[in-house]
Amino acid sequence: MSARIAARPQLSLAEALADLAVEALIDEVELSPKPALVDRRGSGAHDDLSLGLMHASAWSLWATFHDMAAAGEKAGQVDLALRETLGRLGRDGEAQMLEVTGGVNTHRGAIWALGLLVTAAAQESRPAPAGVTLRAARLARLEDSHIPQRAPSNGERVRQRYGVGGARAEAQAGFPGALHHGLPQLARSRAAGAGESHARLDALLAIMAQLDDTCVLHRAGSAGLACMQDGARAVLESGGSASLAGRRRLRELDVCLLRLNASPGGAADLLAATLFLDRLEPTLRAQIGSL
Ligand SMILES: CC(C)(COP(=O)(O)OP(=O)(O)OC[C@H]1O[C@@H](n2cnc3c(N)ncnc32)[C@H](O[C@H]2O[C@H](COP(=O)(O)OP(=O)(O)OP(=O)(O)O)[C@@H](O)[C@H]2O)[C@@H]1O)[C@@H](O)C(=O)NCCC(=O)NCCS
Ligand SMILES: Nc1ncnc2[nH]cnc12
Repeated sequence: MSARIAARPQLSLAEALADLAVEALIDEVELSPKPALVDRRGSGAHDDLSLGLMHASAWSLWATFHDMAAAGEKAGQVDLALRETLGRLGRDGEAQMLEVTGGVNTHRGAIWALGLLVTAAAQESRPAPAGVTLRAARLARLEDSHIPQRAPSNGERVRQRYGVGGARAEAQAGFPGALHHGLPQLARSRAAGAGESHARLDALLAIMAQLDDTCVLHRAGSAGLACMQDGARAVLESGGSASLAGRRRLRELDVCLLRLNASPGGAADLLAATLFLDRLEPTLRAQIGSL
């Protein structure tokens, strides 16, 4: 066999980042049992989503993430032109997602969060979580002047009604849900000896315990948000998802959210962001080799 055929095909930076983003979405949806979310057990609080649809949606976004990362790499810096390119790519990506899902919103929030993160990561010479989220926040704070006029989103409506920030504010603040809650909990649970699935579930719960998830607020108001935040905190305070007491609280949280039809879709997106940031540096070092 020639050395050329034996060699591992070298990925471009944009390809490696798109792979990582899609992998984070797949790992998020496969993680089970997640309270009231789509997972391997079923569709949670959703009657229009399924595991298969979430997979198809995640894969359909590979080209969007690739083009966003390539745009970030080419621009080399955060500026308005890049922000407006991302806005266009993000809207095209949403249209592509809706075509694949037959009009169902599977990953709108994830396109936003992971789109900003892959773009920022493509510009960092050492893509550590703090630097990448800070750069993504700078991008999110720029105002895209090409946003089309359309009816207010669910997020916009509940932001006004409940005075919360939602997905836009989370990005503009540098993804604290992922950086200050998801990632540290993932590390704590791993260090305490939890298996990888339990550590990821604990990371999701740490995000849920503090997030103003507009998906929950839209579906179930402040009662839904209290159920999500208090219930998630109760699981962690009982020893986390790896403990028997924690698993009992996790079942109670699932029941409470399902009764209210509340789905923590924003928290799920931030878990995907957490998994992306967790793997970013080691994966790029192994695959690109130029860090
Ligand atoms: C800035 C945008 C994210 C738009 O945000 P906005 O708040 O105006 O719009 P929403 O449509 O409500 O989308 C926000 C989605 O973000 C997730 N989310 C919610 N809260 C938070 C939070 N605190 N922090 C982070 N992320 C959050 C959440 O997404 C998930 O839930 C969706 C499924 O919900 P579901 O209830 O089933 O479906 P809906 O259609 O909402 O309701 P029904 O009518 O069916 O009942 C699913 O998408 C999950 O991902 C929120 O839904 C951004 O989208 C934007 O401006 N885009 C334009 C393009 C752009 O500029 N891109 C540039 C960079 S990439
Ligand atoms: N696993 C999941 N279930 C429901 N909505 C989601 N949005 C993102 N991931 C999700």
